Amino acid sequence: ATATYSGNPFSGVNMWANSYYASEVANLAIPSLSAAMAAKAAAVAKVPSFQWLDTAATVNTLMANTLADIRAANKAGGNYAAQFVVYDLPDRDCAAAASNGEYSIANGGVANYKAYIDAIRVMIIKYSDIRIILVVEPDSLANLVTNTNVAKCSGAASAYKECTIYALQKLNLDNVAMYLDAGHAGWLGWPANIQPAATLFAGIYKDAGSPKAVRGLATNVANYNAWSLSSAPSITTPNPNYDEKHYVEAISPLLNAAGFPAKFITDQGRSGKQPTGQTEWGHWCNVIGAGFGTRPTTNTGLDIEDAFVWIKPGGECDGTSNTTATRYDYHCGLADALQPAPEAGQWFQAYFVQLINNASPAF
Ligand SMILES: O=[N+]([O-])c1ccc(O[C@@H]2O[C@H](CO)[C@@H](O[C@@H]3O[C@H](CO)[C@@H](O[C@@H]4O[C@H](CO)[C@@H](O)[C@H](O)[C@H]4O)[C@H](O)[C@H]3O)[C@H](O)[C@H]2O)cc1
Ligand SMILES: [Mg+2]
Repeated sequence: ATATYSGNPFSGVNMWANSYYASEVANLAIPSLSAAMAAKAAAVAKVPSFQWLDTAATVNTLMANTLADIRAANKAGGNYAAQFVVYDLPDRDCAAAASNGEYSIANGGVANYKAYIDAIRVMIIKYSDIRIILVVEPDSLANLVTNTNVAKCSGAASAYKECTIYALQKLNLDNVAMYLDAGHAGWLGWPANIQPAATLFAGIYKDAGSPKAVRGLATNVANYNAWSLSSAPSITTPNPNYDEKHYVEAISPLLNAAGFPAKFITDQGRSGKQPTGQTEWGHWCNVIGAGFGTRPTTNTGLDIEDAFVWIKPGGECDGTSNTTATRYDYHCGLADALQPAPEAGQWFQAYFVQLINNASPAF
């Protein structure tokens, strides 16, 4: 039967802890850990996190494997949903260098991206028995709000919009729930940014035909902000939206007014220790002092917040600290960035250990 649903797509299902992350922990983390730390690491591997489809090649491998695993688990009595990140825009990560992707606009990137989306659609239809939750294109639209002064971002603006609308339309299927990436409180939550952000998100949503499967926005992806704090950390002032709860509660009415009745999910995978070690709020790369945060749950305490989730898999690097690397971004060489660090997406053992040691709740 098709995994149709109504309301909160996280209700009534269990999130899935994928075997790709579990194998990173088993093969890359545990062998060098003490018995005590290894036990904690094994527990981390059981926490459901989103799986990033960061190249077209992952669709018929990682995505296919995870969906087959879930089908088998559900056949054996489970009730699992899948969680993936769609992340392969041409000229990706336009305001940074660390996560530049495989496709470029200048080299047929838009057509390649559409083929990537088409492949994901085929896979979703093949597994229409599984509820599939998607975060769509971290950082992309957020960069169009604040970084059109960056040539690569202004040059990518129309391609980002065309590709995003294509994705929302093609992945608009009965077993799918999509959350568009919406940056975080320290990015689009600034008073100067929040209305332009709402206008852009609502515009894309409506230009795509208000797709039924588009549930809302994902916030704090690959960032470190708390959900709710009793007072503003010094690095956040003077932003009144100093945590993600303030951000979603501030942007929600702006979206409703613009015709986008969005609900929200918020990444808490690296938010466990507050304040973080950031010296400035805009520092995003391998931030020292971060810890694993609130475990994934629908028990958010706020009606418009569908779930707290782990979207950035903790231990996968944000970017290399090798200054001679093609994808070196200076943020990964800052004093509050843990170094030495491998390329984005690669296993960063020292960071994984830091996340365990600073986790709240503790492992
Ligand atoms: O005092 N004031 O009144 C005032 C007013 C306005 C101010 O300006 C705001 O300052 C903010 C910083 O405080 C800026 O936010 C940063 O923008 C960066 C992109 O440019 C983001 O980087 C991305 O992060 C992603 C992971 O999250 C990475 O995956 C990705 O590779 C990486 O590129 C940072 O998170 C994000 O924190 C805003 O743009 C800027 O408008 C500042 C002060
Ligand atoms: Mg990144």
